[in-house]
Order: sequence, then C-alpha cells, then structure tokens
Amino acid sequence: MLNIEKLSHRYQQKVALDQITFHAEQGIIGLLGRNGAGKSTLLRILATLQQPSEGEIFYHNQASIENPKALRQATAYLPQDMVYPAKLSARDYIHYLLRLRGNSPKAGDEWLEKLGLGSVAHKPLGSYSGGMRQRMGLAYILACETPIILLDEPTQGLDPWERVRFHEYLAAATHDRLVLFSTHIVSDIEAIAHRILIIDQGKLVFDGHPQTLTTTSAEPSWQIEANLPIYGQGYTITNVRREIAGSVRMRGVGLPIPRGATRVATTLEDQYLRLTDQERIV
Ligand SMILES: Nc1ncnc2c1ncn2[C@@H]1O[C@H](COP(=O)(O)OP(=O)(O)OP(=O)(O)O)[C@@H](O)[C@H]1O
Repeated sequence: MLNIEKLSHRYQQKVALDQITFHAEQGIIGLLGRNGAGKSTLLRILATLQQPSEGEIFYHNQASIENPKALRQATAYLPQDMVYPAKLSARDYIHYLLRLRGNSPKAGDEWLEKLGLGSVAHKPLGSYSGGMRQRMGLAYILACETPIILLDEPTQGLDPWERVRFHEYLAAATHDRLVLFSTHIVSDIEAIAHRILIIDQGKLVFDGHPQTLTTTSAEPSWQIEANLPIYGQGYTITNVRREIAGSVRMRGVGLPIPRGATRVATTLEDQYLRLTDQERIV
C-alpha cells in the first residue's frame, strides 16, 4: 500500500530524517524513538502536511509528494498537539471535524458510542480527562474511515489504565487498516504493534517484529549489584534500582558481561535503549 523511499528532511542545518525507506501494508506499526528522533516529522510528511527535502512516497504505486490528493484522502492523522476546544461537546466537535473533511457526521456518533463515550458525548470537552480526550480523538480518526491512520504519541500523558484502554480500542478497531503510531514508550509497542520501526537521529535503525529484536540480539542483558556506576565502559545501563537493604542493582546490556554480573533474559526495552544509546562509548 505505502512505499517510502529514501525520505530525508532538513530544517536549516538540522537533519531530521535521513534516507528512510520502508514498505507498509495493513497492520499496526509502532514508530519508536527518543525525543527529537524525527517521528513527528515523518508522520507529518506521510500526512501530506509537509514536503520532505528528498525522497518519495508511493501510495498504491502513485508518487504522492507532488500529487498528494489520493494519499491525503486515504489518511487520517491525529497530531501530538490536537486542539480540544473546552466549550464544545465531543459530539459537536467530531461533527465539525468530519464535515470539514467532507465525511458523514453519523460515523462520529457511532464511534463515540463504540469507544464508550456515548453517554458523555453531549458534555463539554473541558470536562473530559486526558484519556477521554484521546479516545475522542481516536473516535474521530476511526470515523474518517480511511485505510491509513497516523497517530502522533497518542498515549502521551495517559495514566496506565487509560493507556491499556486506548490500546484495546485501537487494536480492536483497526485490524483491516494500516496504523502507524509514534511513541517513546516501549510497552505501547509490546501491547499492540505487529512491527516496530526504531528511528534514531533521523535514521531507521531497526525494522521488524518486536520479538526479533530480543531473539536475534548479539548482546546479552545482565544485572549486577554495584554501588559504583559502570557507565562509560561500552555498556548501556537500562535500569537502576535501590534495594531495601540499601544496595543498588543495575541492569545493563553489552559485552563482555561484567565480572560479578548475572545474565538475565533480555527485553525489548533493553535492546531499544542499547540501539539508541547516544552516550555509549564503543
Ligand atoms: N520546525 C522546525 N524547525 C527546526 N527544527 C525542527 C522543527 N521541527 C522539528 N525540528 C527538529 O528536528 C528534529 C526531529 O524533530 P521531530 O519533532 O520530528 O522529532 P520527534 O521524534 O517527533 O520528537 P518528540 O518525541 O520530541 O516529538 C529535532 O531535532 C527537532 O528539534
């Protein structure tokens, strides 16, 4: 459905995207990366809101940078900084947004209902919690009935309950579409993504099934009780925990396994942090 070829973007001297290439069909793809990695830039370009400095996007084999109409119509995009007017009700706002796109407002009512907001749809958005607002945003995106959905950090600021609920609704409602969502929260990926794209400093550094990252990694995870930090030795420290007894337990990734450390099963979080560790001294 979508072919992204050598997409690059610069803001003045800053390289935000560097030769990103991938192909995507239906399914949920998580775009994982640190702050400033280039995720929002990539999503805005795919949403046809901004043109890349170089590269091309093919939607059903049609070049879409110069002629974005078909891709734009096929795409619903939820920005990171979506505006939720405090005085409007969810129903009125969703109707307004759908009419702007030329869609039927009826689908908005249906999705508000399906996402558990039917009984509060008449209430002003100012009275909604963060989780309810994000669900309203998702209801709007689903009501657009597009084959492609782009969500920029949709779980940011949600508490763990709201996040789980958001995952459930997203996974249940989008099985026949392509969903690309950005996040820097690894558990979002573990919950719903069939594939992850890891972006670091504008480059695509991993593209595959989340499990592949943990099963094919050459570098082991380990933990060690140590009061002295072992930073700056080619290791990535992925967790530090103070035990009740007062000692400090560190979890890390890298070879050689430090003396006194115990090898432990690696996690997606370990391997993601290792791949995007910009302070690591190699
Ligand atoms: N309008 C802009 N002008 C100049 N630089 C920009 C602009 N937008 C983004 N950048 C820079 O481009 C890089 C990529 O930014 P982008 O917002 O795409 O990253 P991100 O992965 O979405 O980050 P975050 O998780 O913080 O939203 C960053 O270094 C950012 O500072």
